[in-house]
Amino acid sequence: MNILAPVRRDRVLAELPQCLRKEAALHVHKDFHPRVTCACQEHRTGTVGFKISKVIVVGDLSVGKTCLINRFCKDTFDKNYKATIGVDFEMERFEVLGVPFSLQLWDTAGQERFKCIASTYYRGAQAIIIVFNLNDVASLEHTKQWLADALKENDPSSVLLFLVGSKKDLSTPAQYVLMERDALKVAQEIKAEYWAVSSLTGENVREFFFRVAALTFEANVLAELEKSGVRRIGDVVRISSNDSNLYLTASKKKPTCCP
Ligand SMILES: Nc1nc2c(ncn2[C@@H]2O[C@H](COP(=O)(O)OP(=O)(O)OP(=O)(O)O)[C@@H](O)[C@H]2O)c(=O)[nH]1
Ligand SMILES: [Mg+2]
Repeated sequence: MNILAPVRRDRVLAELPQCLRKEAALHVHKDFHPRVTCACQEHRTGTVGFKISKVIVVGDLSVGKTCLINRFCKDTFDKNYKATIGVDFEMERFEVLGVPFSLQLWDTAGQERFKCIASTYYRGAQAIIIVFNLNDVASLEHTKQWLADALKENDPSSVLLFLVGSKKDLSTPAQYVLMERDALKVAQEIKAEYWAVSSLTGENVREFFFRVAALTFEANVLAELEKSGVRRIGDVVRISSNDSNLYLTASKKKPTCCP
């Protein structure tokens, strides 16, 4: 029985969504990794289609984390501030290159008094989204601390990082240019991909989450291929009582398009 909701038509990704700024991107390739495209065509994505990838959203209080998630997941915007108490989460189902893929978006509290509850949910994230307010330089300065806290519970070598400036509708173009310059510097230092969004107007919100889904999916498939590279489906397993190593594998068939 499939208890997951079906994938909405507007959550289908057939191509790799592009980054916002080439200077601060996780990668700037135009297409998905060729091994990923090939594995999807040949239905060799293993367990990726059944997995739920955890994404955590952190940042100062009132920077707009909840509004960002709500704009994407529910297409709503609330102008009244209601602090998140502890954590909350939303599930989003995508289809990437024909493969179902789910993200669990964890919305955490920015308020100091709820921080210790929220931080217990940081573990096991595949992507970390650090949000700051484009109109509040202190919230950008605090992003490094948010990242340090989130990385205490996660493997820094495998987690994908996104630095997101919020409330773009409130900046004048001149203010935005200045803030973006500083934000790009921080993004480069922490090796995060930079985005600027507005949950009020919806600017870049969909593009951003599609990019998160695509890059998380790509990383998952590559990890799955790496794992299965040790022994592929279709390998012959010979068992010999004289061998100390019982599992001697011989490849029956070469893959058709992947190295
Ligand atoms: N103008 C504008 N206001 C925004 C935007 N995003 C959020 N806000 C407002 O900013 C306030 C805080 O938004 P939230 O999304 O609740 O902030 P949060 O980061 O979740 O706050 P905590 O849960 O306390 O950590 C609310 O009054 C929102 O209406 C935006 O893109 N533009
Ligand atoms: Mg909130």
